[in-house]
Amino acid sequence: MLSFDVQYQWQNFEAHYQGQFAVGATSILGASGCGKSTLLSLLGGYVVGQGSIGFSGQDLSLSPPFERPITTLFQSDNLFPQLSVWDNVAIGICASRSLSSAQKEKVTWALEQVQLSDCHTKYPDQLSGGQAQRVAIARVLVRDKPILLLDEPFSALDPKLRSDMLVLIKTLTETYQWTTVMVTHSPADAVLLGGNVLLVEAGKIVAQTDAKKLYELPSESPFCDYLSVS
Ligand SMILES: Nc1ncnc2c1ncn2[C@@H]1O[C@H](COP(=O)(O)OP(=O)(O)OP(=O)(O)O)[C@@H](O)[C@H]1O
Repeated sequence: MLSFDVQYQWQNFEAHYQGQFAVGATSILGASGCGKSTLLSLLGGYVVGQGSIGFSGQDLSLSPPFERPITTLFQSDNLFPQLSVWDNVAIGICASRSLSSAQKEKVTWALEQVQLSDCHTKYPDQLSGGQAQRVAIARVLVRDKPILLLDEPFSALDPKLRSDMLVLIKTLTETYQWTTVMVTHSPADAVLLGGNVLLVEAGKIVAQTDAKKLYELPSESPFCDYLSVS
């Protein structure tokens, strides 16, 4: 269980997020500028707020990002352009990339999981957007962290690839029992990922539902206002 009670202020923007994410997927919806990415940044440690963030009895709030049990996937720029696909995955295990045989097998396995074994000698500029995000997912696999944060990771991809990627993340989340939290502008993406959906407004979580029920909520639900304009 990833639990948080964090306050954050930046100029005129004030946020107070309270809640918990169970094992499985959670999507975060909300209007532009409402503070979705800020919540993810607080969890990842990329910005620092006041309060507590706990995971499995451990207080994460004072740990730097690299010491948190978390991997983050951004919309783009997840790969090192000067490194091959293989090295981009290997660096998830060890910064020097001098790996033991078992670690090399793990890189091979991760590339197989995302169906990119044939591309291991390529460089990021030789990959499509979808392939690049799959390399980043292979690195998530070798890092083996229990929490995955996704900040609109697939919004630049065409609809078919985007849905393939969401199904892959959903499957990996179930298989490896990750706590996966995805920020998105797309209610359809939240439904595809499944699990829970939260709505953020002005720096606060104002509603929560099962993704399966997103389009069946009573008209007084704050989601209905959001869905009618999104
Ligand atoms: N460190 C920071 N630097 C710049 N702006 C910040 C910072 N921290 C918070 N903000 C402001 O916080 C507010 C929330 O931003 P945030 O990116 O979290 O929203 P969002 O819901 O993810 O928006 P979008 O959907 O447009 O990406 C914005 O007004 C943003 O300008």
